[in-house]
Amino acid sequence: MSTPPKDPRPFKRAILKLSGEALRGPGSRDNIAPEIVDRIALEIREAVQGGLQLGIVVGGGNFWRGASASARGMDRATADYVGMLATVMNALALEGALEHHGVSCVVQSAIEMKNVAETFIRRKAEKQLDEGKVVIFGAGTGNPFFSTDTTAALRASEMGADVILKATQVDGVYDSDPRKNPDAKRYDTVTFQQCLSQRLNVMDATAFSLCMDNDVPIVVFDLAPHGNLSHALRGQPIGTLVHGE
Ligand SMILES: Nc1ncnc2c1ncn2[C@@H]1O[C@H](COP(=O)(O)OP(=O)(O)OP(=O)(O)O)[C@@H](O)[C@H]1O
Ligand SMILES: O=c1ccn([C@@H]2O[C@H](COP(=O)(O)O)[C@@H](O)[C@H]2O)c(=O)[nH]1
Repeated sequence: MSTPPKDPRPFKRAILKLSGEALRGPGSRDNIAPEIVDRIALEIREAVQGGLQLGIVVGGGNFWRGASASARGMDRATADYVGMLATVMNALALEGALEHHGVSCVVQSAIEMKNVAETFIRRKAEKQLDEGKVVIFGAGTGNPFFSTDTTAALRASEMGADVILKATQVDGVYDSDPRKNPDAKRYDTVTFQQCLSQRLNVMDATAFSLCMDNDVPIVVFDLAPHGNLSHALRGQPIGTLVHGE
C-alpha cells in the first residue's frame, strides 16, 4: 500500500516560479501587461505581510525561448543568454510593482548587471529572506542549456525552501499536455518518479530531478484566476502537489 504524500503546508519559506508567458495577458500584444504584474504584486504583499519568506524566479517565455530560436538556426548558447536577459526585464517589472505597493524587495541577478540589480550571492540572499525581503532571482542560473524551472529547483535547494509554487498557465499536472489533449486527466498529487517516467513536461526533467534529490515538493497551479496566487501562497490546497515517494 502506498503512503500518502508528505504535504509541505503550512510552509515558512517558498520559491514562487512565475510563468513569463502569463505576464503577457490574454490577447495582449505587450510582452508585459502592467495590470497583471500589479495584481501579482498585491497578492504577494498580502502573503509576505502574513510572515511568508518568499523568493521569486520569473520565466522569460513572454519574450524569448532559447530552444525555439535555436531550432530556427541561432546558436543555442547565444539564444539562451538572450533568454536569461529576458527574465531580468520581467524581474525588474515585478520589483517595480512590489516596491510601488510597499513591499521590500531586491533583484539578484545570476549575470552581473550592477546598474540594475545586485549580483547573486547565496548567503546574502538567505539573509535577505530571513529579514523578510522578497528576493527576485533574475537571469536564471546564469548558464545556457538550463531553464527557469531548473533555476527555481536550484534556488529552492540552496535557500532551504519548503516548497516551489509553480504559477503557470495550466491548473495542475495532467497525464498528458492538456493544451494538446482535451481528454487529459489532472492529478491531485503525483510523484517525481511518475513525472519523470511518464515524461509529464509541465517542468523539465532536470528541474524534477533536482527537486526529487533535495526533497523539495512542488505545487503546480494556474496563475490567471484572481485569488489563486493568494491561495497558493497561503498554503491552501490548489492545483497538483508533486512529491517524493
Ligand atoms: N503533463 C502536463 N501537465 C500539465 N502541463 C503540461 C504537461 N505537459 C506539458 N505541459 C505544458 O507545460 C506548460 C507549462 O510549462 P512552461 O514552463 O513551458 O511554461 P511557463 O510555466 O508558462 O513558463 P515560461 O513562460 O516562463 O516559460 C503548460 O502551459 C502546458 O501546456
Ligand atoms: O538558467 C537558465 C534559465 C533560462 N535560460 C534561457 O532563458 C529562456 C527563458 O526561460 P524559460 O524557463 O523558458 O522561461 C529559456 O528558454 C532559456 O533560453 C537559460 O539559458 N538558462
